[in-house]
Amino acid sequence: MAESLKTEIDLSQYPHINKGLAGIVAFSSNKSFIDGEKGELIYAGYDIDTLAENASFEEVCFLLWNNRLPNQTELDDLNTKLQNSRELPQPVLNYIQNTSKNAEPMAVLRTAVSMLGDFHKVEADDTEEFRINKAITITAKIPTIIAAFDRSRSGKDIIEPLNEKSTAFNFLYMLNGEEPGEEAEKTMDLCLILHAEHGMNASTFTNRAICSTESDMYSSVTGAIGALKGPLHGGANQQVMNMLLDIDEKDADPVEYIHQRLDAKEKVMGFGHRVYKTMDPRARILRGMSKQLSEETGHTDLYEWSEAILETMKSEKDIDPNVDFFSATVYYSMGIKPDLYTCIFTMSRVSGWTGHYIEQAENNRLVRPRALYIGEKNKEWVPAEQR
Ligand SMILES: CC(=O)SCCNC(=O)CCNC(=O)[C@H](O)C(C)(C)COP(=O)(O)OP(=O)(O)OC[C@H]1O[C@@H](n2cnc3c(N)ncnc32)[C@H](O)[C@@H]1OP(=O)(O)O
Ligand SMILES: O=C([O-])CC(=O)C(=O)O
Repeated sequence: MAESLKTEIDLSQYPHINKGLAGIVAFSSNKSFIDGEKGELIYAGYDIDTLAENASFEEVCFLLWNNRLPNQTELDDLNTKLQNSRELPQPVLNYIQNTSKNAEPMAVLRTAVSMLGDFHKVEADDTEEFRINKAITITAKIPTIIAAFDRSRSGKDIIEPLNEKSTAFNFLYMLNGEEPGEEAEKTMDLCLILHAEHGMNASTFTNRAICSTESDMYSSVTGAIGALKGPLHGGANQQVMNMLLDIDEKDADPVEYIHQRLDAKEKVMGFGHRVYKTMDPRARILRGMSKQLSEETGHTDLYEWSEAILETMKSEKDIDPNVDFFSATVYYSMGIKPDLYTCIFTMSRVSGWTGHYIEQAENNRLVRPRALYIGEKNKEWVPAEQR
């Protein structure tokens, strides 16, 4: 009988074993640069602070799809295309209205985006223009899906998208049933800019891996949504809000609450990052927004607790907040339900994913790493009835 062996592993066959692919450079990209030591973020050449101050989300989309900013005619053209692509095919609307009212919004979004692929002509994605048009279509329809599901599950009429105005304006209009003010539109637009792109994060990696098999853009965005949904990635913003609401409900002291979590070896959502070793520059911007909005809307307690949590995490663990920490209170101050926060992240990040898809498709190689086999070998077959 052959001997079962578990320990004889030839490590020379696996030169780059790295759990979580930490530090592995798998692609080259023009989309973004992160300096994790300094806390810097650049989208296709432009510092995040410059974009936050000057750009619109639509300009950022153009930048991520073309690696350059649009001129006015190109921007007007993109805006028109996005505005004219917002409506959903009727079967997708039917699905949104008929699915469980208790479904997770991110799960509904994932399924609806997958369904959208059934209504786009299946052609070879062989030109950049074709791919950009597909990116426009998907980006334009995601806000409609989110707002339609939220209204439908709340027993409210679904509001048809406008074929004018910005992505931020139209989303808030479809969600709330009334036109947003200038400040609300600006805040949402800024949130979309800040979440658009972030290097080889887990969802972008997933999206590029799917693209690398020469699969279509709907499949890669669907897969990326699945990856973003997890609480270690984009799903953390919702968990941050749940934590703050839990503190409120229990009338707990936020510092004590965090100590208890850390003592129990639990992670505190919205903190830590694989790349940043200092404050995430997006968290820095969102922190200011959170302060201002919480004062304007009478939620200063939530902001103050956030600051107390930040100080505790810094002094106890030397861990800084990431993008998901202060975005939670920003959305809460805007009256948005916590389980929509990761959907709003998706609304923005789809621009980065599709930009990466276009880049990957233009210079593709199948993504296919290896796994170190640590199981047994040479096991003897035993028929089922004898096991
Ligand atoms: C948009 C985004 O995706 S941003 C990230 C959103 N995710 C979160 O906020 C979830 C909470 N954070 C985390 O889980 C992690 O910091 C991650 C997943 C973001 C990064 O993970 P990794 O780079 O793999 O770091 P890892 O999880 O190994 O953490 C390293 C150490 O810091 C600790 N640590 C990291 N983040 C946290 C946290 N949020 N709370 C408490 N401890 C933490 C870990 O326990 C670990 O400690 P140890 O070495 O004593 O075991
Ligand atoms: O870069 C990451 O790993 C996660 C992140 O902050 C993002 O995707 O925005």
